[in-house]
Order: sequence, then C-alpha cells, then structure tokens
Amino acid sequence: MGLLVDGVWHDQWYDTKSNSGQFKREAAQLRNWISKDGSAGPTGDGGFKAESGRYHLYVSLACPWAHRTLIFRAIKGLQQHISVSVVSPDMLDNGWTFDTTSYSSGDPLFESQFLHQIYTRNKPTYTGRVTVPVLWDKQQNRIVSNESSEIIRMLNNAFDDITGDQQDFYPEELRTEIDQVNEFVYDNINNGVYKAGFATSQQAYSEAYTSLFDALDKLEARLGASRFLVGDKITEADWRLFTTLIRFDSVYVGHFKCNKQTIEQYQNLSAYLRELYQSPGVAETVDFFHIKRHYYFSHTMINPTQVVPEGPQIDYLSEHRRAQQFREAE
Ligand SMILES: N[C@@H](CCC(=O)N[C@@H](CS)C(=O)NCC(=O)O)C(=O)O
Repeated sequence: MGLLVDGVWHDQWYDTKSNSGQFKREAAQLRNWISKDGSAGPTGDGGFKAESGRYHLYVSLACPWAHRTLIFRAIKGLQQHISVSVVSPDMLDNGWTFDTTSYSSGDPLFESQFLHQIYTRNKPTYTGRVTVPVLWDKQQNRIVSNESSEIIRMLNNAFDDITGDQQDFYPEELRTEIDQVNEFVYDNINNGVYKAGFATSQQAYSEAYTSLFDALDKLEARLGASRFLVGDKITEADWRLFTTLIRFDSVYVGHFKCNKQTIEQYQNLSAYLRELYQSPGVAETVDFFHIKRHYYFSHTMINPTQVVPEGPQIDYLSEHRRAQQFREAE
C-alpha cells in the first residue's frame, strides 16, 4: 500500500493520526468523461468519444468501487467493446500489481508490473494514491477517469448507439432521489465499512459502526416497502449498494469488525441482495476468492497472520421471492 509523489512510488499506509484515528478517503483526481460524440462531460477534457475497442478498464475483483464498473460493463452489454485487466488481489509494498503468479490477468497493453506505472504513463509527475478502477483510452494513451461513480454514468448511456442497449439506470425523473440515496449509502455504508475497518481509535470505530448499522436498519425498512431502493426498477443506487452488501458477510463482519449482525440476518436486505446477485450477468462479476484474499492478505496491520478465512458458506442462488412479494402487495 502506498502512493506516488511526483511520479515516485512511496510505500506508506493511510494517515489516520492527523484525523483522530479516522479514515478519510481522498477524492479521485482524473475526471474526464466518455460521451457519444466526444464532447466534454461535466468535468475534464473533451475528446473521449464512445467507440468499440478503444477503452480498457483496470480493475480489482476485490474492490467494491471497481466492481461497480464491471457490473455496468456486464449489464449494459459492453464486454466486447471495453477490454479489462484484473490486478492481483495482493496489494502489498508495491500497491496493485499485475503479478500473473498471484492471480492477476497481467497488463496486455504495456506489460506493466505495477498499476502505478499506468498512472505515471498518464502523467510522469503524478502525485496521489493509485486506485482502481482506472479507465484507459488506448487511442490517446491516457487515463479517462479513476472515479467509479462517474465511470458507471458513462457506461450507462455513452455506448448505447453501439450496443443498442437502452436500459437506463439513472433516469432523468429519478435523479434527485437516486442522488440522495447514493449520498446516504456512500457515507454510511460503502465508505462506512472502511471507516469502521481502518479506524485506529475506539471512538472513530464506534461512530462508524453506529452509523453503519443505523443506516442498514433504515434500508431494511425501506426494502420492506419497496422492491428496490428507488421504486420498482433497479437503478444505479442498487448497484452501488450491492457491491458493499455482497462483501459484507465474507469480509466486513470479521475483518472490519462490522459485527452487530450479518446481512443474512436481515430479512429484506438478504432477499434483495439475492435478487440483484441473480440478475443476468451479475454473478459472473463476483469473485469471493479475490474478495477474501485481498482484504485478509493485504491489510497486514489488521490481520498480520494473513490467514484467509474459509467461510462463510452462503447460497446467493437460493430463492428470494421478491417479485412475488411485491406483486402480492399490489
Ligand atoms: N473514488 C474512487 C475510490 C477507489 C478506491 O479507493 N479503490 C481502492 C480499492 S477498493 C484502492 O485502489 N485503494 C488503493 C489505495 O488507496 O492506495 C472510486 O470510487 O473510483
């Protein structure tokens, strides 16, 4: 684990000391947008036109943020149009690596050893953390974006004329509500589990734990009244929650001490999680080996033995009856 300073790799853990033991996530820096015609998006430069075969995603199968982009690539039918490389789940002194002897698919574009070399290829003097996902433009040889929330918005519609897929997970009329749910889920749940797990003071941990489980209780109630987070159709908000929920019982309960209760113990959340998992194309994006291996093996300050747990054994393919439940309620 480390970061680049003026293009030079430094191996260092997150600084929580200056924040009373709290983990603060750094904002992503590379924020350009792919668009249908190459016009500029809300931030960054223009010139990134949606084209088949032009873009490449660097992901970790363990990472919940990168996982969002893989889900959108799958559900929007983009597999043949956007290529992917998977980093090793073992993120140690050199950060994310392309070590093919350690479960990485390698870097077919440049044969790089480390992900930080992709960042310095984009900008030789880059300063900042080296995170996944990274969306790379093979034509201009530069990074489009390293912000997952924006990458999924691009994948949601920029390639629609190429794929013919018109599903919209961020429909105009629901945007305000989706944005509100996203903010709540991000602060308390997506990032909340990290705030609990990376806290280095009892107080910082306890605060994160309390907000996390308060938020899960609220969503449990919400999902008793509504099939999905925003109405009766899946939206972006559901996929953003999904990537945390699917990791919860395997990693966050134990490794991050989010152990008030498991997702399996919530009636609605557990059934909802299954419905999302069983959506076409989604189960193939979930890799519990990479997920468990990454967290338990890489965070040596939390788990110095690097022993990876065998369990839990959960059948995410079992029946959930969400469709019937909400049809009956009509
Ligand atoms: N804002 C980013 C966050 C991505 C992120 O933090 N990824 C983690 C993996 S789960 C990472 O690469 N961490 C490496 C580091 O912080 O050094 C996004 O959502 O795309």
